[in-house]
Amino acid sequence: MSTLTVENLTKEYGDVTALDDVSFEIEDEFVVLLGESGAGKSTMLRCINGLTEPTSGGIYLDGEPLDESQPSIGMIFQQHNLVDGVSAYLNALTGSLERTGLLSSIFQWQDRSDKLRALEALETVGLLDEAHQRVSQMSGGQQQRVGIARALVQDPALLLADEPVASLDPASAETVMGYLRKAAGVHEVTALVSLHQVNIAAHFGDRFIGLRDGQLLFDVERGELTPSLIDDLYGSVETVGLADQNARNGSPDRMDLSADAEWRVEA
Ligand SMILES: Nc1ncnc2c1ncn2[C@@H]1O[C@H](COP(=O)(O)OP(=O)(O)OP(=O)(O)O)[C@@H](O)[C@H]1O
Repeated sequence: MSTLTVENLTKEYGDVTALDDVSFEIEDEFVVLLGESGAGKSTMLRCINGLTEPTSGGIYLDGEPLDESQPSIGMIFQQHNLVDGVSAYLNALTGSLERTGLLSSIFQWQDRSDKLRALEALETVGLLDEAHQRVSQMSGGQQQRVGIARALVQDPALLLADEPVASLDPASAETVMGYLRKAAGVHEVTALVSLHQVNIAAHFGDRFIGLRDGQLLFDVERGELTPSLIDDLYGSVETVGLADQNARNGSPDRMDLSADAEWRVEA
């Protein structure tokens, strides 16, 4: 697994400071990036995967500056950007594009190990039986799982996901997050995932980084994510069932990590 180091990262868009001197280091973990809309989550992920150039600061993977070492980074987007008309298998196989080039990817000229990797990745996300189904015939959740498989086929040194379940219903969102977490575990890849659903974040994250107005508000381990931290992050949070859960747990300050406790962030 890799160690990602973000050091004094600042990104300015004209007058807007999207990231303001943010530093953290993550290693061998499934880390969730939390923050309300505009907090800087997407900018952070885009700086890490090289889509956006930071104004200042550094990003390192295993001590090497990312812009120099250019490691393979698997990126999963809210809109999965799949090729609709072709199968889940071919979409997953395009993850090897970085290594083999576009034409070989489309015409399946990859070597046997790429094809095996695509099938293994589909198995990891529970879609081996659907490998030859067109993605246009799949549900949103299944399509996102194909997106995860495609990222795995890249054999990434780091897995990033920007609001990967934002457009899914709660049940599908949980399923997809379960597969994403499993994928990161099976492939032993450090993952950084931005989410706005606090209950899902609390259920799946090992560690939580909170951004507010581009600044690092907290960086805490599982078990240290308290309702008051969430309040600081979002201002007003409505919790459903949390009081009962906490009364049962006997811990009013500790966040309930069960899937039943529902947290809603008021816009
Ligand atoms: N290309 C851009 N040009 C100018 N301003 C930008 C650009 N991208 C982001 N911003 C601004 O930077 C700030 C952080 O935006 P960012 O998209 O990173 O936040 P976010 O936490 O991902 O929000 P959301 O969940 O809504 O995507 C916002 O004020 C946003 O308007």
